[in-house]
Amino acid sequence: MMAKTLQLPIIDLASSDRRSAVHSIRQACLECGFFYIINHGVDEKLLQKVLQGSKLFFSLPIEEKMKLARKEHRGYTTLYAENLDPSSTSTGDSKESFYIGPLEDMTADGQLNQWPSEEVLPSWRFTMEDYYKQVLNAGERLISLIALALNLEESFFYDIGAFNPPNAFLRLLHYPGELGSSDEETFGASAHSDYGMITLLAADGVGGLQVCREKLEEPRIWEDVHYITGAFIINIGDMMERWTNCLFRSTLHRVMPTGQERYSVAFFLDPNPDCVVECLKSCCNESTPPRFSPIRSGEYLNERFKLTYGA
Ligand SMILES: O=C(O)CCC(=O)C(=O)O
Ligand SMILES: [Fe+2]
Repeated sequence: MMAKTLQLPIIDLASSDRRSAVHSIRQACLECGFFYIINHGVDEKLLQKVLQGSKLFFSLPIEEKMKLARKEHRGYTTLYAENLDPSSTSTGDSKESFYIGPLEDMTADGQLNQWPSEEVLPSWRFTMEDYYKQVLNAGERLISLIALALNLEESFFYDIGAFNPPNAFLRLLHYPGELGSSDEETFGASAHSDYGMITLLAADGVGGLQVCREKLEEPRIWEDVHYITGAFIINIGDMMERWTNCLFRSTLHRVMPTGQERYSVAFFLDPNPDCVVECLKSCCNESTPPRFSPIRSGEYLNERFKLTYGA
C-alpha cells in the first residue's frame, strides 16, 4: 500500500517576521513534531561535500572502517549493529553509521573523536568539523525560536546551562539499499523517536523516511516525509517532549528500504549531560501536573543507549 505524503510546514530561519515563524514552530511542534527549516545558513556545497565524504568513507574496506569501530559513542557502527525498536525481534537495522561528537571533547590521550587518516581520506576531518560547526549554529538559532514558542525567554536554554557546552552528535548514515531476501521484515531504521532535544536531518534525496503521528494508536499509520533540496528536516526528541510535559511531540519515525542506496546526515542537538530536564513552568498547571520527574540529561541518554545497543 502506498503511504500518504505528509505536508509539513516550512519555517524560514532568516524571516524578518519572527513572530510568525515562532507561531508556525509552535503549531508544528504541537501537531506533529516534524517540520522543515530553510535559510538556515548551512552552506549547500558543504553539505554536498559531506555526503560525498560519507560515500567515500563507507566505501572503504571493512578492515579500514573497523579501525575506527565505535568507542565512547564515536566512530563506526556496522550493519545490523543497532535495533532502534527494542520491542521488535528483527536482526537489526540495515544501515551503517559514523558518529562524531563534540569537537572539543578531550581525554588524557587526546580527542575522543576518531578520524580516518589524512592519507586515506584527505581533508575529511576538516569537512566534517566545518559542517558540525555550521549545523550547530543553525540548531542554536532554532532553539532560541523554540524557547519563544514555549513562551520562555529566548535565552532560556542557555540560561539553564543546556549549551554550556551542548552535547551534539553528527551521524553519517548509509543504507545499502539491497532488499533482504528473507521473510523477516528488515528496516533501514526501525521505528523510534529520537532521544534528545532536536534533530536536524539532511539527506541525499532518496526516499524512505516515514513518520507515524499517533504512536499509541493501532494499527500504526505511516506517512512519507519528502526531501526538499536545501531544507533540513527537524524533529523534536524525547527530552524536549519531557521538558514540555508532552505538549511538544516527539514523533515515531523509521526508514524503509526502497531498493535504492541512501545517504543521510543527522545532527542530534542535546543538552549538556549535567543539565536537568524538568517540566517547564509554561507547560504545567493544576489540571496538568508534571508527568515526569526531573532527570539529568546524561543519565537519561545512558539509559536509552543501553536499550538500543543491548549493552
Ligand atoms: O536517515 C534518516 O533519514 C533518519 C535517521 C534517523 O532517524 C536517526 O538516525 O535517528
Ligand atoms: Fe531518528
